[in-house]
Amino acid sequence: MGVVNVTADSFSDGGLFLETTRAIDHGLRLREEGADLVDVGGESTRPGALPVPLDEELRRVIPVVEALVRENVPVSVDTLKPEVMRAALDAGCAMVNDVNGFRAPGAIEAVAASKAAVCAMHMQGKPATMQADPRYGDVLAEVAAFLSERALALEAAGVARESIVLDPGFGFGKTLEHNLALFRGLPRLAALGYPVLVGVSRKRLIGDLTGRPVAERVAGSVAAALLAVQNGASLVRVHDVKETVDALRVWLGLNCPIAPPKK
Ligand SMILES: Nc1nc2ncc(COP(=O)(O)OP(=O)(O)O)nc2c(=O)[nH]1
Repeated sequence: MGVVNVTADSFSDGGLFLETTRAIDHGLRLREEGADLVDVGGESTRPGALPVPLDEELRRVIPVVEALVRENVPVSVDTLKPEVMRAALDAGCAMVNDVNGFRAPGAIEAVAASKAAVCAMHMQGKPATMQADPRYGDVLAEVAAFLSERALALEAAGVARESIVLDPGFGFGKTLEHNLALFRGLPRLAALGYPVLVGVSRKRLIGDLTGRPVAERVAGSVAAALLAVQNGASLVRVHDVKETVDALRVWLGLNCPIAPPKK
């Protein structure tokens, strides 16, 4: 899953793709680089981010979704707002990615009637305050329980089980320790029975482990994507698609079981 942030303030590429044609070109480039899905968002959810007004988010996102859909690019819309979900679904998006886990009033209803895939992510608190002092008794158990409850709520509303993807939400109300526990617990999250999406690309977790600034986190992000897949992730949400796709192709190629030597 490639990332197209149509925003002014995203933590790693804010402003680069705020202009519609630049966002569309970036989405097309990510598809050429091997992305299976392009995640289009119009509101930064970085720690401390403030919400974007609905009309502005629609203005940013929908033209990009429409253009990419016209070019047969599978598109995911990254939004918390039911109105943006509905508009993006009308525009033909293939997935609705909600970092708020479809908890907003009307969010589940917005996707229940569609055939699109949905990604429900765990977030403790809100972007503006979530990193102030995140606390858990047992982060893996609590995130697993939340994601299971969200999946059941979506299925109860009519969303097909095979359309549901779950995401532990790295960096969304988590300390480094919480992120590490969730990463090591990916096999348990995958055992919930739904595809797991992992988004750690260029994030603080990578910076904590490498000491690198945001602009120098490609290698660390690629390593994390490989390990996420090895630990059971079915989707990885990345900014650096070409590098990640190449690494996954080599990993898969080298990882395939070698046929036993003929007797
Ligand atoms: N499902 C899912 N969606 C996400 N959306 C945004 C971000 C934050 O990354 P980015 O979009 O690059 O930054 P910003 O929120 O500042 O635009 N992370 C995730 C994630 O981990 N999982």
